[in-house]
Amino acid sequence: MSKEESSKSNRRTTRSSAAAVLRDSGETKKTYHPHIPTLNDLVFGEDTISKEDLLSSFPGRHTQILELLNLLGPLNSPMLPLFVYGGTSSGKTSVILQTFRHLNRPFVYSSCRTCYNLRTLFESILNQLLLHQKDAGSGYLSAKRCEKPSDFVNFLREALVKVVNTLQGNPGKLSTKKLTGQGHGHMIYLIFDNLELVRNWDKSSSILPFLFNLHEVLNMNEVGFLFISNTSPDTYYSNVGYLEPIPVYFSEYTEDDLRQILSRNQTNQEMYSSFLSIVLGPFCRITRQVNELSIAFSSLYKTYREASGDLNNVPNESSKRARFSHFQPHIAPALNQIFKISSQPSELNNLKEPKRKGGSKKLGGFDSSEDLDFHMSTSAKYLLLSAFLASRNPATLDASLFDSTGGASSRKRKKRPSEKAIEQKEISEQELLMKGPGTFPLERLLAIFQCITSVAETSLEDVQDVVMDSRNEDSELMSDVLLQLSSLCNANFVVKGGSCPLEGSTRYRSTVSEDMASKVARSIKFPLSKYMYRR
Ligand SMILES: Nc1ncnc2c1ncn2[C@@H]1O[C@H](COP(=O)(O)OP(=O)(O)OP(=O)(O)O)[C@@H](O)[C@H]1O
Repeated sequence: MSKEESSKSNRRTTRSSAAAVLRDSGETKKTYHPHIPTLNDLVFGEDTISKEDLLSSFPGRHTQILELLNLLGPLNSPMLPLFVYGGTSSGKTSVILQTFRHLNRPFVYSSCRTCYNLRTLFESILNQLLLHQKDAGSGYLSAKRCEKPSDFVNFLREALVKVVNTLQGNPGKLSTKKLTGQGHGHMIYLIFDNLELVRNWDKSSSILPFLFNLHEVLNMNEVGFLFISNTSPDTYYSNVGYLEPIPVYFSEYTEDDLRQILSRNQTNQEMYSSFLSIVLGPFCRITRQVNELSIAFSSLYKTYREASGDLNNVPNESSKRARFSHFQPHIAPALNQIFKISSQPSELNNLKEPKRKGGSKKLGGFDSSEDLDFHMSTSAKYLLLSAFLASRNPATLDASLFDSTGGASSRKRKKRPSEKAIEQKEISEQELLMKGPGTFPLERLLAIFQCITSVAETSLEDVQDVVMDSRNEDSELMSDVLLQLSSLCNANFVVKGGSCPLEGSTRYRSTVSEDMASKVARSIKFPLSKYMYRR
């Protein structure tokens, strides 16, 4: 079920269950009365949740929830439009819908995923506001046929005035049941989810400015706007004279956040935590998306419990290793699987051609802002860093910077260099600076990628072996890396640097600045400086 449907059905379950069975006079035939929407359908449902429950439902999102509550303000306060953004599966939709459930205020939710073009988006919003249902009774038609933005503004204003009047206690022509419960007030909020998809329909680049401007065009204090996107504001705004919405950033989850999120609702907490201590580290290096991780872990955890023999027994230290070797063969295929899923190029496509505000400084493929405010899968970040290192470091030093297990070789770097070596290093460094980022062949990129992705973060060494194995054994994995490389090229993080006249093979060059590479590295806690060639 789509989020839109689930949002509606959550709001409507109480009502649809009340559909009465009527008996025709004189006849035994039963007729089911369809659900007749009322203004009650614009609030989440009758079972609101407390602030404490809201906060505890979303580990790692306390700051964002409190920020949202603050920006939405007390009952009946006007608000400026919000732009809620963050990576896929970072909880944006769930947090917002549950926040409205807590506040018990009316809202209209439309996702640009289910509404696949402008007309369906406009009509979905109008249907909800006009309490119209597309069903057999209405011939599955919308309340209004609306394709043009100018028509939409007129219909929207008309519908909003009716709803607001009713909420203010002036029912007008609408047949509504009096709203019950605390909190509804007279504000109505319009939520646009998956806004990034609008760019696919918006060939003239006029729809997004139109949507961002609706707040000013309507000029109704009783209407709040929330835009949800999995790409950053930079990919939207160009100075075209509308007020930019207030950004609310859903940052990438830390490993600890993910541990808490995934452990929620687990019956055997100790068993699950011992399971996570093995799998979470390596999986997090590939993806931090809650959906992907929970799907991968649900079957893997079943295997882990089976490997543990007695399903309710927590593994003790002495049997841990034996149990691990039993469980280990299942990890690599699962890691490969998730790598394939999270390497889909769609995410990186979000990074293409960002529109920049005037005056921002461009560095390499992206400019340097304080934080990394775009989304990219963890594996793509590793590939980006590999390309950066390949361009930045002389190829002759690869062997000394990466040891056989992939870690930075501290032993070799500690060796005291001779005077002559120092001099040579200085010369090559100067050359490097003069030349700018160097080109590199694909093989070198892949070798560096393989080395740095195997850097250990977890206490269990065996898990590293699994990660290595999964990469060495499965050639399909490499094809996914190639797919990601092509996405990095499309996004201009890596450019093709022409082919080498001797080898005839294509060479690549990273366009990413050191500043940007450091930010990417920080976002995945990768010790970049350890691998960079410096004097
Ligand atoms: N902090 C969290 N606590 C509990 N569950 C979470 C948390 N973050 C995400 N989830 C769960 O992950 C799933 C995906 O979340 P959701 O759809 O809200 O993400 P999203 O950011 O809106 O994703 P998208 O950009 O794809 O629309 C949901 O099942 C949600 O409950």
